[in-house]
Amino acid sequence: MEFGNLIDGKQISASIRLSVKEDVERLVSQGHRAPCLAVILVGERVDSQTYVRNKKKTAADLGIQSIDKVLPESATQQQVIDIVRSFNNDKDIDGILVQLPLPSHINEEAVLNEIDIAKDVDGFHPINIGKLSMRGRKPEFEPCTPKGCIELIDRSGISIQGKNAVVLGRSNIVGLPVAMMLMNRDATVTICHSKTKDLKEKCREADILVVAIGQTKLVKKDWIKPGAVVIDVGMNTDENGKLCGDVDFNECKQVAGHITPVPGGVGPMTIAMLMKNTLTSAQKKFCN
Ligand SMILES: Nc1nc2c(c(=O)[nH]1)N[C@@H](CN(C=O)c1ccc(C(=O)N[C@@H](CCC(=O)O)C(=O)O)cc1)CN2
Ligand SMILES: [Mg+2]
Repeated sequence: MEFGNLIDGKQISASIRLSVKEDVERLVSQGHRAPCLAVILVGERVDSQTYVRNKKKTAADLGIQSIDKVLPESATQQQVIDIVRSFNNDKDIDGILVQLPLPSHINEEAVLNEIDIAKDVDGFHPINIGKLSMRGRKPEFEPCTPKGCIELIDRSGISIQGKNAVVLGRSNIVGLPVAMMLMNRDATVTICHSKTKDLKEKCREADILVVAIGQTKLVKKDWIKPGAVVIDVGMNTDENGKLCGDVDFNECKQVAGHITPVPGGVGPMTIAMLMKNTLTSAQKKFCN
């Protein structure tokens, strides 16, 4: 570790995967079948193919079964929906995910609406997001990247209650749900986006800053309150073609109390949380 305030997502996700593996082994030793994840990939995007491959490999490493359905870019929305429905009806499948983004001719909302909320291990179904956003309600599953952000904060021994949390970005996958999750943990939450005025000043008020805005190294040292927790969800390429975040890590690490790197911060948590949600889905079925 290069300095004391690094939040090491590689290490934390490895320990989560290990505990999922042990829980899967326990489930199977009790006579239940292994949890099973079904993945739908439409089109030939290289990044999506890599994520799906990594999800299947991680599942196999943890003793989780996976099946996948790969469709060509030309697939119709109805074909995708028909597959989702067949997975919904298969009692041996615990989790279903549709890799995003979908090709532009397919309506993402129409497809995600079809996933059985009890198998929605990505947590993207509007009912699950709706429940996440309502007081006193609990979704079946929380989305994986936001859940990974919260887990990184918790496992670093940082308390969330009463803190000023600022979220940069309002996407359905990250910004919006992570803001709801921080609010559910009693943080005072401000959501900022491309039209927010005085962005830097807003960020400087944050005890916890979560950045998911998709702009290379936007957040600089003088945007950070000294000692703040900085969680970088960005995945961009820098001027040398290297993967980097939305936060200028080398600058901001000098003032942050805790900070995640890119790569090796939030990214590895996404798949670890997916595995955890898939296990939870099977446990709900077998252990209740
Ligand atoms: N159905 C879904 N689609 C997408 C999701 C999702 O959670 N569900 N999230 C992203 C892509 N994604 C998983 O699908 C994902 C992104 C990044 C990583 C990751 O481990 N990143 C590493 C770097 C990897 C690299 O070197 O390229 C890191 O940050 O350290 C995992 C999963 C959009 N689509
Ligand atoms: Mg990362």
